[in-house]
Amino acid sequence: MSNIAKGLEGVLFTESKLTFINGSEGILTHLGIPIQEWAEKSTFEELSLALLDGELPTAEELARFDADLKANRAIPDQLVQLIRDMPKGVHPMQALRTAVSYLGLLDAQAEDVTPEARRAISIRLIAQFSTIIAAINRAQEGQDIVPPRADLTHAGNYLYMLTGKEPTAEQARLFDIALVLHADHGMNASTFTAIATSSTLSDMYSCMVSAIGALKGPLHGGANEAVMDMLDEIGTVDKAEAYITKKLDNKEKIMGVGHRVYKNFDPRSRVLRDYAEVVANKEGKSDYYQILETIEKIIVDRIGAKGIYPNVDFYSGTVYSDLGIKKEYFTPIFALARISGWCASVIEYSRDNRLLRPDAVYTGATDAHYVEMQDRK
Ligand SMILES: CC(=O)SCCNC(=O)CCNC(=O)[C@H](O)C(C)(C)COP(=O)(O)OP(=O)(O)OC[C@H]1O[C@@H](n2cnc3c(N)ncnc32)[C@H](O)[C@@H]1OP(=O)(O)O
Ligand SMILES: O=C([O-])CC(=O)C(=O)O
Repeated sequence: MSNIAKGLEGVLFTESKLTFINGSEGILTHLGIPIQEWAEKSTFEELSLALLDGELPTAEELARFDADLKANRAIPDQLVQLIRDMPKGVHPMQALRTAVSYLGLLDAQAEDVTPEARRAISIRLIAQFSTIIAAINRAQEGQDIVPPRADLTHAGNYLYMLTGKEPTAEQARLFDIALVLHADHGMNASTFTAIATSSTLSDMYSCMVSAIGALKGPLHGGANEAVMDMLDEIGTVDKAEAYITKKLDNKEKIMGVGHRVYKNFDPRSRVLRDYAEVVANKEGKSDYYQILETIEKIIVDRIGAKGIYPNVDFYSGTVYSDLGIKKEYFTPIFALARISGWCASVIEYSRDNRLLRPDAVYTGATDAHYVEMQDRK
């Protein structure tokens, strides 16, 4: 009897210097530096460059990278037009998938898979994901598309393109922290998918389109939107306990909890929880945070012993929601951040590429022969 690693759990297929996770202790580091320090002291721009190059940048390197990102924020007019022409009511992840695929058609360097080209394309992709997602949001709402500004941070510029108004420093920083927390996470499903595509020596755009498709599902990035659906369904804090208890009794999954690697609190969920609490304490805010707090207590009590705790998707939505972001855009925002991890991981894997090609235990028929149509039952 062969050993099948269902879901590829615990299978090691490569080495990486980018991200380390200790799931039982709830530890996450990038380049050995704890995620809490990245969130507190760094920026999305700096972490993106550190991931791409595998080391902390100097001030000069960071300034050059920042200038490159700013210079590449605008997207081609044909893409703006495509976004305007997209059918209304599509999910923004569908729209993002199509937009990134189309962007590849407009990039003369798209098919170049040399390390230099992969890096140059990565910088453009990191810069332009933000513009594309904000443009999709505006177009889907029937609003004018707001062109990017070069005098704002990556996070601040996204919020500006979304609303047409310059965000406060506090809003821009809060969003920046959320991007830092989502930028990379080892061999998660979407990063693995990007690598699998790149392992055939396919191009960066194909890798990113594959990754978007993988992130979209509710067991992965799509869970942040599913958490908000759950909160909307629960409605008020007094209904939370009965709702969750019933789901657990029926052995249904609760969105935003559980993780393949973490068997303890996801450290990103702790940082987001603190911000969500600050948001909740502001006047006039909904009781999303109180509902989540109630759910967290029940989860820890009832299934914590099974290693099920809140993950990164549990509290992120309440923070986004305070920034005026609609729930359909939570997963695109995950992509806006994770593009850095996807690109960096593809570049790292490509340095010592080998085709990814696992196997399955064959359990089908043997010694069969073709049966003519008229003889089949
Ligand atoms: C950014 C991210 O991708 S983070 C993850 C986002 N996804 C979610 O939040 C969706 C909800 N969570 C889940 O579906 C899962 O926990 C996953 C997909 C994240 C991980 O799944 P796996 O590692 O394959 O665990 P699996 O689904 O096999 O569950 C193992 C056990 O925990 C239980 N379990 C896992 N997640 C949950 C959950 N969210 N709610 C209730 N029970 C759960 C399962 O029912 C199973 O119990 P059993 O052994 O008694 O049958
Ligand atoms: O690592 C995983 O499997 C999922 C996850 O938390 C992420 O991608 O951020």
